[in-house]
Amino acid sequence: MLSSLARRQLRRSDLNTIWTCAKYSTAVNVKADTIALESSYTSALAEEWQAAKPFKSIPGPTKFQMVRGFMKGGDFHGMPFDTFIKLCRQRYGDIYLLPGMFGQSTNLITFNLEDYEKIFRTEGPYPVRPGNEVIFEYRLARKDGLYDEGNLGVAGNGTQWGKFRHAVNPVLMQPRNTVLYIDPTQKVNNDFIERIREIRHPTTLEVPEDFLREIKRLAFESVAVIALDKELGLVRNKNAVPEAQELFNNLQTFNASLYDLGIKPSIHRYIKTPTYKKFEKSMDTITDICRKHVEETLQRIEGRGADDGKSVLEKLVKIDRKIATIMAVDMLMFGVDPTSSIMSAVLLCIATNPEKQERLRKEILTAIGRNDAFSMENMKNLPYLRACIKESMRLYPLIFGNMRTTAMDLCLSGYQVPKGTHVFLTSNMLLKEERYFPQANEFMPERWLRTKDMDNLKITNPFVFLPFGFGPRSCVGKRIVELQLEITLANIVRNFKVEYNYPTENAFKNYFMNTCVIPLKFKFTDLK
Ligand code: HEM
Repeated sequence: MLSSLARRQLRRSDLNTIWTCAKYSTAVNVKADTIALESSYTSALAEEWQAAKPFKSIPGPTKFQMVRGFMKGGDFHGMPFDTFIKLCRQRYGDIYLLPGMFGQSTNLITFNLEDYEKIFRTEGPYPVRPGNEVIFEYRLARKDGLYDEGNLGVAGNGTQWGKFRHAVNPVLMQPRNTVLYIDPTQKVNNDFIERIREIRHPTTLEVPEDFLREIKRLAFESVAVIALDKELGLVRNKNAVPEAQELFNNLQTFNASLYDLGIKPSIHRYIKTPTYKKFEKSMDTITDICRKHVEETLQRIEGRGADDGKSVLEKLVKIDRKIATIMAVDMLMFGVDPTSSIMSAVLLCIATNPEKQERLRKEILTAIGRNDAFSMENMKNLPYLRACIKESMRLYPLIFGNMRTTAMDLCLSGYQVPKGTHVFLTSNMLLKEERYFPQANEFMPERWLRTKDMDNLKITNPFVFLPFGFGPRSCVGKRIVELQLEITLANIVRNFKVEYNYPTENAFKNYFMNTCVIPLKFKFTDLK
């Protein structure tokens, strides 16, 4: 039975939050018709809140310690983000507070899976992921009328964000639309295979040590061909369209500055710092180039008369020209770097695990063959391929985890955490812990297969591995990138034996996102 106090605590808006969350939830089996169960869940949360310790008693560094720590000679100076987070975990435990500075919010860090479940299950229909503020500040300041309070793309929040996702989800996230990007994706990928043959050493068969640049170009081209509906030619590095390199370079600048402006303490709100100016310039260029391509697409389909649209961009333009432009920008901004990080992880894992590579090759050659085009039909049943990709994302995840602003008062790890608190959910930092993943440091794609013999390796908590996030705010490019990764890996192993004959310790460094920092001198031997 609920206490009367707990009942009073349970606000109607919280119930709505839970109800809508249940409808949208994807990662756990929360059904809309389980409202009774959910309301008892919220009631239990309200009771917990009463017994919890006050927010102020959560441990963590003081403002002074933070400022001092990040200054030259300080404990945190120049430290990668994940190392800083780990160091604080050693000092303060599995939950701690990082005080906000220079107008930024205080951030709560938690390593506790039970907290993640509470945050996600109560996030409601319009979850807020902090960190994008600098993007929407830029968008609101832009003077060409592309953006306004009601149209900030996926960088926005609340009902504006909800309307935007409602418009783009059917085009980007419905499995039946995969057919729209399978051909452009494999065309780019075949170019990549040719590029490998061009650049590898004729006798050692190794590619140059800056191969990451080629992977980045592949990732860029794979996203751009969908976002802009045009081959930009950067993978083969021949006949590239004039602004391709410019777009690529500006995306790199954008990503480098986002961490400095969005996450690290920054004074850009008070004065336009050099980093902010670079960020602003890169945003201007990316937006202008996308706008131009969307206009071209519009003219093309206007000339063709009425049809449903033959590509993602055409379908988006048919909904609304502004939405199409903004979504193209957002796909490029949010899609390119994550894809190249994970592609390098996948290649590294497969190159250093020859038996797994052999098993994968058998699956691909049986299902698809050596030269056949990839199709929806022949890609239907590739469990080992998918398991290899998941396992690579577990070993080398993209970032530390996820972020949310709490949608209601919650008791997290025994503390009262008020609605509106920014929380870092550091789930990806748990992916190498034995208690969640036995043989955690080994590449074991088998743990993701639905076979009984590997039961001891199986994942036991659905909140520990969420590479594409959770719920209505989860990655809008998930379907696109899954296909890209599958085609990339399958195409490589059916063409080459891949080896990596160098040390792989500390292969990735964390610049907010994980980036491969070792020379990727893969050896690509043609298969007979
Ligand atoms: C392997 C590569 C990728 C990974 C691991 C990844 C992961 C993620 C994650 C964890 C989020 C946050 C989700 C949440 O808050 O719950 C996200 C958001 C997003 N991703 Fe991806 N992503 C990848 C590739 C892509 C690609 C290729 C695109 C575009 C084509 C894309 C577009 C986006 C967008 C637009 C958002 C923001 C969604 C929103 O806030 O509504 N991502 N991604």
